[in-house]
Amino acid sequence: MTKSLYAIGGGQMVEAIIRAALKNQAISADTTKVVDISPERVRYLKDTYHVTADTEFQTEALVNADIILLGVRPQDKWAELARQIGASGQKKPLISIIAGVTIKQLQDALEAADYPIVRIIPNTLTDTGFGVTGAALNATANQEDADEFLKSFGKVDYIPEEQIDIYTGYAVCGPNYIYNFYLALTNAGVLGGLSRAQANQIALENLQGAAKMLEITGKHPYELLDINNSAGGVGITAQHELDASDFAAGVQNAVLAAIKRTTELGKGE
Ligand SMILES: NC(=O)C1=CN([C@@H]2O[C@H](COP(=O)(O)OP(=O)(O)OC[C@H]3O[C@@H](n4cnc5c(N)ncnc54)[C@H](OP(=O)(O)O)[C@@H]3O)[C@@H](O)[C@H]2O)C=CC1
Ligand SMILES: O=C(O)[C@@H]1CCC=N1
Repeated sequence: MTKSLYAIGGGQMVEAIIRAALKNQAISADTTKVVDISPERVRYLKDTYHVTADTEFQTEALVNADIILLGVRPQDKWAELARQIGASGQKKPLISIIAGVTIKQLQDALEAADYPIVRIIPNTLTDTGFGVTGAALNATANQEDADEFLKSFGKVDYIPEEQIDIYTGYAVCGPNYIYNFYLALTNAGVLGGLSRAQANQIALENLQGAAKMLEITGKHPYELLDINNSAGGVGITAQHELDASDFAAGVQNAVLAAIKRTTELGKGE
């Protein structure tokens, strides 16, 4: 069933959510309202998605909303916004996408006992049908109130809150690692003498094909590498260079740094 939505903060992530939720009819433009402090952003969201949008937070907008989406940054005045939501007396489910900010912090800022909170970490792959949102609920929140909306912009893993920061650095920043790999690989193709267009097309084929192989065979990558490397041949020569490099540690360090940064952001660091 279509939900009416009040989104607070209309930046990149909220836009990606609204676009997918509208397309999948979990929300409709005439019952979606967005507040963002930037007038340009408000104009853009109105013109592009035909939603109602404003630069001022309005407590009255909470009355007609089935769901509130809190989409400002950890560095923004989220606690003040939460206080106003709590003070409204409305107890509409609050879905927070703010990286690092915990259910306890939100609960304290709301200053309203037993407020239903759904803390999620979505990603920007919302248009693709791929990508996993991590979601943790407090004891007052009902999964059914949010489930259809959450599934309209990605697959959903309901997880213990302790895992949300790991999902943020690993699952949600996930596309970053892939984009970087793609960039490094396509530059190698160009370095080897292919045109940019050829290099891009081949890398995309290989990325999608390799992902499909992992999915349909269920094999460990070591087994698939064995198929791709003949004895004393080309593949194993490339493998030796990768093994001698910081490739694996570089990726792993980046993920661990992203997880650490998520936790720091929640602490206001
Ligand atoms: N981008 C991503 O991949 C993901 C982001 N997130 C989370 O989503 C949130 C938003 O991130 P993202 O979309 O990338 O950031 P953006 O900077 O694109 O969006 C934040 C928006 O909120 C606006 N804003 C700031 N303060 C207020 C306020 N008091 N009232 C209304 N609007 C306000 C900002 O305006 P202005 O720019 O003028 O300050 C901006 O338009 C963050 O908490 C982030 O952790 C979670 C998962 C993934
Ligand atoms: O960069 C960020 O802070 C957001 C949260 C996770 C991914 N993007």
